[in-house]
Amino acid sequence: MIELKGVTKTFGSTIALDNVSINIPEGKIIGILGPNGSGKSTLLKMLVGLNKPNHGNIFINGQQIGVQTKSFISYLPEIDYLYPWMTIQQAADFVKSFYEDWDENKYKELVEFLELQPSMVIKKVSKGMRAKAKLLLSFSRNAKLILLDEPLSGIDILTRDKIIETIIRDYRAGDQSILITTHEVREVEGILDEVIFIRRGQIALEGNVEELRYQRQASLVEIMKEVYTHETI
Ligand SMILES: Nc1ncnc2c1ncn2[C@@H]1O[C@H](COP(=O)(O)OP(=O)(O)OP(=O)(O)O)[C@@H](O)[C@H]1O
Repeated sequence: MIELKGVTKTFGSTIALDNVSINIPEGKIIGILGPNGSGKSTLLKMLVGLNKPNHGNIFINGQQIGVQTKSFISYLPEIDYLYPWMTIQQAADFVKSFYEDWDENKYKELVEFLELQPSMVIKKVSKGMRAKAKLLLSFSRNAKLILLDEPLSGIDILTRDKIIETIIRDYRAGDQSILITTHEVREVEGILDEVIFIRRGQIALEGNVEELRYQRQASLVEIMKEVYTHETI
C-alpha cells in the first residue's frame, strides 16, 4: 500500500530520513518505533505531504502524494492542533465539512465510548481529554489509512488504555491500515501486526511482530532494547 523508494529528508545539516526504501503492507496495524529524533514523525508527515522528500519517491496505492491520497488518509498529528475556543461539537463539524467519509453514527458512538461531551470547550478540558478529542475526530471517518503520531504521549495509563481500545474497537483488519508512532511499546505490543524500528533516519529492523518474537524468543520491548543497545530510548 505504501511504498518509499530511496527517500531522504534533510533539515539543514540534519538528516531526518536517510535513503529509506520500504514497502508497508495494507490492512495491518503497524508500529513505527524508535528513540527521540529518529525520524518517525518525519515519515508520517511525508505521507500527508507536510514534508517533501529531498530525494526519492513515495507512493500510496501506486499514487504520488496529492489530493487523491489525502482524501482517504486520516492523520492525527502530535501537536495540539484543535482550536482552543471551539467545543468538541464545533471541532467535529469543522472536520466533517472537509471529508466525505465522515461517519456521524461512529462519531456519536465514540463520544459515548470516550466519555466526552460535545459541549466541552477544548481549552477547558484536560490534556487527556484533548488527546481523546483528537482521536475522536480521526476515528469518526471511515478512512482507509489512519496515521497516528504519538497518540499516547504524556497521557495517564487509564487514558492510554482507553485510546488503545478505541484504536482497535472498529478496526477493519485487511481493509484498513493504521500506522502508529509511539514510545509506549509495552502498551501497543498487543495490537501491532508489524513493526518498523527506525534508528538515525534508517530502518534498523522491520517485520511481522509474531515472527520477530518467535525468531528471537523475546518480547517487542526486549527486541527494541537489543536494536538500540547503545542508545537512550
Ligand atoms: N521542521 C524541522 N526543522 C528542523 N529539524 C527538524 C524538523 N523536523 C524534524 N527535524 C529533525 O529531524 C530529526 C527527526 O525528527 P522527527 O521529529 O522525525 O523524530 P521522531 O522520531 O518523531 O522524534 P520524537 O520521538 O522525539 O517525536 C530530528 O533531529 C529533528 O530535530
